This record gives sequence, structure tokens and C-alpha cells, in this order.
Amino acid sequence: MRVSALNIAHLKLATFLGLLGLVLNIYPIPLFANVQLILGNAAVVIVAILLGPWYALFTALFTATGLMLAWSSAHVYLVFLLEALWLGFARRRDFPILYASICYWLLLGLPLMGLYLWLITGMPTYHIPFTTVKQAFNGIFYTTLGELCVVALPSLWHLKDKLVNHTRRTMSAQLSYLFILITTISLLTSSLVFNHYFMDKQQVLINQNLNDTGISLGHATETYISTNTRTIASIGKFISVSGLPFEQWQLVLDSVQGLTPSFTTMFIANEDGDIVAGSPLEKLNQVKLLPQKVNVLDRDYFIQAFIHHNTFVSPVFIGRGLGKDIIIAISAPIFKEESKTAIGIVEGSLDLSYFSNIDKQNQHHETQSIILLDEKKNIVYASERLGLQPLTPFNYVTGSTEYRTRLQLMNINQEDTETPEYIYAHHKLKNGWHLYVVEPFVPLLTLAQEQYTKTIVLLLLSMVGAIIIAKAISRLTTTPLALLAQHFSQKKDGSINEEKFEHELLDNSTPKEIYSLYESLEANQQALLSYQLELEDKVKQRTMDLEIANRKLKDMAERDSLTNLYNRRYTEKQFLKIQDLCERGQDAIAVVLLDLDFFKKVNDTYGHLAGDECLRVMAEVLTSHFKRDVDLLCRYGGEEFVLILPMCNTLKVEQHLNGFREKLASVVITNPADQVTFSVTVSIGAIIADAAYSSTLEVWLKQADENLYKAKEQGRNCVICTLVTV
Ligand SMILES: Nc1nc2c(ncn2[C@@H]2O[C@H](COP(=O)(O)OP(=O)(O)OP(=O)(O)O)[C@@H](O)[C@H]2O)c(=O)[nH]1
Repeated sequence: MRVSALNIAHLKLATFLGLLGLVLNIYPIPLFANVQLILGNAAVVIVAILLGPWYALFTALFTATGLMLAWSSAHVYLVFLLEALWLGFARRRDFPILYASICYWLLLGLPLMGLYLWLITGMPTYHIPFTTVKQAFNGIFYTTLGELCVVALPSLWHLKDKLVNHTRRTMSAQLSYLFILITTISLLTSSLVFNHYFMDKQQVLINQNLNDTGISLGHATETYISTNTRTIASIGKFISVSGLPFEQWQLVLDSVQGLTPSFTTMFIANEDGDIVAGSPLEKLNQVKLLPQKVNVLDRDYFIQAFIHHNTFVSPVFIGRGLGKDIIIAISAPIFKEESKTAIGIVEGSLDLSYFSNIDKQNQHHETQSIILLDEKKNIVYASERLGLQPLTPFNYVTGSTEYRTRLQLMNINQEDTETPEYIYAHHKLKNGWHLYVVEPFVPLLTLAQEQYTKTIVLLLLSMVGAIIIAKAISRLTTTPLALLAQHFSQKKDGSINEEKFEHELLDNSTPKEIYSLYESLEANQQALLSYQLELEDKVKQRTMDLEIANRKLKDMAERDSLTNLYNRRYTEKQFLKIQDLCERGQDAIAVVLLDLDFFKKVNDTYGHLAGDECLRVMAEVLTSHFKRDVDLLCRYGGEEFVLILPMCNTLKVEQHLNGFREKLASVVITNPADQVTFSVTVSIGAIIADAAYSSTLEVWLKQADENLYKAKEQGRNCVICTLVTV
């Protein structure tokens, strides 16, 4: 950003929007798991549209910091600052911002995000495509939102010195683009909301199922333990009350053996902790064969029952009595008949396979697993697929910072990973045991990903559909307009189009406004046409008048008004052309000077009107006598006339002049004033020479004048002609 180009108002706007974006980005909208919607970057889009790349970069510094605080990952600076520059430069080149955003994510955003997730975060590869595509769609979402904010806020349109389009886009393109923007934001919003509620519902269902399983299996476990505890207590009590001698205790165990299938083994130990009776009997016999005597004096279940007189359920441990299995021992004291003195204990080792049965009977067995812990949090039973060993402590980590759900999440095997393994429900049983019902998290994640992927595909299809529909809709309105504009515009030659507008698009389906426009344009065109015709007529008339006036002016400039013969000026000018032409053709020219005889006398005798009439008659006779088009007849001044006779027959000129002289002399002239008649004669001096004789009229006239003078001298009414041969 050049410092000189800094605009304080723009900087303030960019800062304000940046801070707003920062706050919005600190709190992204959680959708499901690690799917979050960030909206703060819309501020960057607004700045990119209005102010260009450098201000957008400035705003992006704020918004990316917001994301940095939310995600604690520096990659946001790279991905989103680049995006800001990209959008800003695209805007400067009049590239629609939505399309620019799509291009950015396809060409840069997606690869960058993918590389970051793969190389830096160590996210499972199967999850990377979804996470990156999700981010790209989030990008398209806030870009659309930003652009619509600009469209919806008229105050931003009038922002001083903001970026403006260099090229004017067609109405159809603008309408289509706006339609696509609205469709995109509507589809994205509705699909996000729909997916959110769908996933929410799924989570509620999963939670409910886990809890239901927990309650039912917990209840079954409690019943199993309490029933068996009561059984052991009853045996102890029976022996105590019956006062049976210890030799008969084996009989008691033998008799209850079939009734207590829940116990794998049972035994009775005496006050010294020695096993004195056992069931099944084979096990007891095996124990008796052992080299060392089995003594349970130090066992919790012995101490609790014998010393504390409790009916006791032990944590899980490795048996040492009738076998070395992993067992849970339930023990009860045997009292001396009618007294409070313990004389032994009866113990039963619970059959742990029962938990496997209730696990298998669980209706959600396919997806759910259970973990039963004793009060010391050692594993009593764990579903086989979990791979957990009974008796081992249950190690797990709950929660996840990356994946936000309304479910309880735990990791059992991979405690260090951020990807949760299981969703769980926990139940604490009445005896202090814990029951965990767990379900793998990945299927739910996969479901969410499938759901969002379908949405994305649907969105893409809808965008294509929107483009087609937008084009069709804008065609309905803009095509008739374009056709009207084309039809009613001037033709290339600037004239008005006179053809009637007929097009299939202009029918009953044409919008009313456009049809009214057509009607008024049509009326204007007709008015303009008739005005044009009127104008053309007027112009034609004026042109004609002008031509006549011009001709008159020309005549006035070239001709003598009294005789209508050419004047002196015209003759002098024309002579040059005639002489040049004849010189080229090696033709002869005759230059003749004529002067009425005693014209002063005519004037004096008959008056000036008669003099004028005399001059007119002279001109008429001249015109009728010298008929060739090439002959130039001129009143040279006063009663003097000049004839230029090009390409003449040198031998016949004099004769022709004499013919004229005689003709004039025979003409009777009537004085218009008093109708008195008279006649006049003319003296003629001429020179006939090859055109090359001279290019100057004066030279020719000089000779003609000399001859005229001679004619006057010789008594007038005669022709003196000189034939000059070069
Ligand atoms: N009525 C009339 N008279 C003209 C016009 N132009 C010249 N004149 C007269 O023509 C007369 C010419 O007289 P002069 O030059 O003495 O010649 P002339 O009387 O014809 O005598 P010669 O040429 O020697 O025979 C003058 O009186 C002019 O006033 C004209 O346009 N109309």
C-alpha cells in the first residue's frame, strides 16, 4: 500500500471490519464434531470488494488473528491472508468475487489446507479431504455473505473513492450473478441448519441408546451381583444357624452346587483360612493334591467376612483357592451356632462369562460395547472387540478439544490422539462398580461427513441449476430490452429504423413495464419518423430555393444584367481555359470586338431607354447568330461587345461577322418609350490566330481594337479582320 494512497476513512473502515471479524472468528459456530462455521472472514470480503487487496490484507490480519486464537494454529495466517489478496486483486480486475473465491479454494486453499493437515497436524488421512472441502465451502459461504452485505447496504455503494467496475456488465449477467449469490447463501444456510439438526438428532439418539443400554445392563449386573451375594449370605447363614459340624460343610456345598450356576467355584474356609470344603469337588481334590496348603487368611474377602462379619463382594483379582482364574469373590461369614463368633467363611467365585452373555444380549450389540469396572476401576469385563484385559486398570481419556459434540467422548487405546475413539455413557452401580457403554465415534463422523458431502454435491448441482434458471429468468426480462434497444437505436447511417418491431419474445408473457416501454418507444419512433419526413421535405424545398438563389448569384456574378451576355470578368477568366484547351488541340481562336456606331447619338436622340433596348437587341442578334456552344458572347462594357470564338474556321469567320453586321443593320428597333423605330450599325474589329498566339486576352484585344479603330475610320458598319499566322 503506497503511503500516499492511504485514505484515513478507508483505513478506519478496514480496521472496524477487521475487529468485528476478529471477534466473530474467536467464536466460530460449532456445527458438529470439528465442523465449525466461521463468519468473521466476511469482513475481509467486504473490504476486498470495496477497497481492494491491500486494505483486505490489513483486515485479514485481524480476522486471521481471531482464528489463531480459536484454533491455535498459525496456518490461518497463510491461508486467509493469501485469500484476502486473491479476492482483492480479482475484484480489481472486475472478476466476480464468488467465482474468484471458488477459484482460490480450488487452486490454492484446498492444497494448502490439505498439506498443512497432513504434514503438521497429523490428522488421519481419511479425514483430511472432508476437513479441507468443508473449509472451502465455509470460504464460499462467507464470501457470498460478504458480497450480499455490500449489495444490501446502500450506504456502502456511495463510499468515496471505492473500487468501481472498469467494464459495464450486462443486466442479464448482473441479474444472474445476484441470483446465484442468493441461491448459494440460501442453500448453504438451509443445508447447514438442516445438517446441524440432523446430526443433533443423531447424537440425541445415540446418547439415549447408550444410556438405555447402560441402565438395563447396569440393572442386570446389579441384580446378578445382589442375587448371588444373597445366595452366599444365605449359605453362610444356613451353616451358622444349622450348627452343622465343619465335616458336613462339604455336603452343604454339594447340595447347592446345581442351584448356584453363577459361581464357577465355591469353597468354605475355616477360621485359619484353610479351605475345608469346595465345589465342584474335583477342584477341591485338585487343591488337596497341591504340595502347599492353600490358605486364604490374607484375602480381603476372608478378612471382610471373618473379621468384619460383612457379606463382601471383592474387586476383580486372580484366584488362589480353587484355581488361578480371574475372579470376583463373594464371601459371607459362618458364625458359631447362635453366637457372634465367626468360625469360617463361605466364598463363591462369580462366573464372569455372565457379563459376556448380557453383553451379547444387548440389542445394540453390533455397535455398542461395555466395560464393567470394579470400585478400584479395574476391568471386570470388557467386550471382546475392545481388546481390554480383565483385571487391568481401565485407562482412558475423556473429551476432545478438536471435536465438539454434545456427546461424551473417550479414547481408550489412542490416548494421545485428538480424534475421539468412542462415545460413551457411564453408570455407577449401587455396589460402587462402574459400567461404561461405548460406541465407536468414527461411524458417526463418517455419517456426518457423508451428510455434508451429499450437501456439498447437492449445492454444486443447485448452483449449476441456479445458473441455468438465472439465465432463463434474466432472458425473460433483459432479452426483450436488448432487442428493443437494438431495434430503436439508429441505423449505422444514422437514420431511424422504420421497420415495425416484431419478435416472438414480445407477447403476453412480456413484463408489463417492458411492454409499456415498447409502446412508448414505438409511438416516439412514429412521431420521429413523421417529423423526419417533414424535415426532409423542408430541407428539399430549402435546397431547391438555395440552388436557384445560387444560380442567380452565379449569373449575377458572371452575366450582364441588361443583355444577359457574359460580363467582362467572366470572359477574361474563361478565356484562359479556352486558350489553353485550343492550344493543346492546336486550334484557332477568333477574338472579336464590336462597337455600336454612333450610340451616343442613339441615346441622345431616342433617350437611354432606347439605348438600352438597342443593347438588348444587339445581344439577341448576337445570340441567334453565334449559336455554337463553345462561342463566348460578352458585353465588354458600354456599347462594346467581345466575342471569343474558339476552334473556328479561319476562312469563314470574317464572312460570318459580316453576316452578323448585315443582320443587325436590318433589324428594326422600337423605342419602348415612344414606339419610334430606328436601326443601328456596328463596327467590328477581329483577330483570328492560332491559340498559341498569346495566352493573354489583352494582346488579342489590342489587335482587335486596332482593327475596330480602323473600321470606325473607314466609315463604320464594316468588319476589319486580321488573320495572324504564326
Ligand atoms: N443607353 C445606354 N447608353 C450607354 C450605355 N453604356 C454606354 N452608353 C452610352 O454610349 C455612348 C458611347 O458613345 P461614344 O463612345 O462616343 O461612341 P459613339 O457615339 O457610338 O460613336 P462611335 O463609337 O465613334 O460611332 C455614351 O454616350 C454612353 O453614355 C448603356 O448601358 N445604355
